[in-house]
Amino acid sequence: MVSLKFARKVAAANSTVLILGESGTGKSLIAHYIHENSSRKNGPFLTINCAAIPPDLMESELFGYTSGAFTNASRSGKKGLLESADGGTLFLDEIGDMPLSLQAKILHVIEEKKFFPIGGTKEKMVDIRIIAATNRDLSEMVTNKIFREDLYYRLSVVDITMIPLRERQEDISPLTYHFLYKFNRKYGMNKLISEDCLQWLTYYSWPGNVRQLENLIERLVITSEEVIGIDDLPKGIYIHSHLQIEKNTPTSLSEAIDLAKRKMVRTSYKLNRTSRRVAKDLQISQTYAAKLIREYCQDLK
Ligand SMILES: Nc1ncnc2c1ncn2[C@@H]1O[C@H](COP(=O)(O)OP(=O)(O)OP(=O)(O)O)[C@@H](O)[C@H]1O
Repeated sequence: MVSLKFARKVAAANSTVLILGESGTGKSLIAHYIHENSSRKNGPFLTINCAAIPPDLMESELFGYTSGAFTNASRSGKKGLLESADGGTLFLDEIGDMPLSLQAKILHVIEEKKFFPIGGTKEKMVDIRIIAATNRDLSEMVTNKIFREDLYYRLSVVDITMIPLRERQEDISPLTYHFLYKFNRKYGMNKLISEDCLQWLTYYSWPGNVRQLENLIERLVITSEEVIGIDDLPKGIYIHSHLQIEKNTPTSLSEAIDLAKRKMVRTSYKLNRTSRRVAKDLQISQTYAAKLIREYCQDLK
């Protein structure tokens, strides 16, 4: 999980923010958190999902239009989200799906803090903070010329990467308890979860990330008996976790030591990110920490 301390630091800075990460990792949640912890918290927080709106509608949603701007324009015109978000934050979700022509216009808004509504001849001033998010690889899109390089650099002044749930196993247990509490309250239940079931959940790969875990716990609270057990898990999760557990069960002492070492180094590296801090955390030399990181954490770099 991205550190909340870091998110609060970002919130205070009032800069543009780019949030990267797979679907369901909590990008919208962190965008809200940044807004709530910024000086704009009493202003609006508005969202546009660029993947869900047809490109031709997106422009009028964002910029609004003046009366008579086009054939079906309403008489009084329409305020766009840029204007409605004045004094607050505009969250551009799935920005990777924004058409190139609009990307140029959004860059202009970020840089100049003003824009023309469609059909308008007078620029309007706005005071907004832009937070953008995407699950696509924007730098690759820049290379392929389907995302503007200048906008990419402007947005990524501060970027936050949400780590997939499978790479932060240590969060699965607290999140499960959090959702258990949430859905027990929602449905007036008092379900518990068995230790082995919790263990099995940590072995699953969670392609849908936190959203998938949340949906699963909601379903289990509704459908299980008093204690949620392994047998309540959907077949796909059951089989996958079972295979992983078999794969991760050591058959010799040296294998057990190696597994424990790997787990500790990976957990520490995810939190600390440098060999110096990992060395301090695990009380080993920095040279040895660097060697272990090379051995166990290549995929996390
Ligand atoms: N750390 C967390 N604690 C509690 N709930 C979380 C956490 N992270 C994510 N969630 C929940 O998981 C769900 C998915 O989160 P969110 O919508 O923010 O993900 P996302 O990355 O924006 O997904 P998408 O890219 O599909 O829009 C939400 O219901 C959110 O409340």
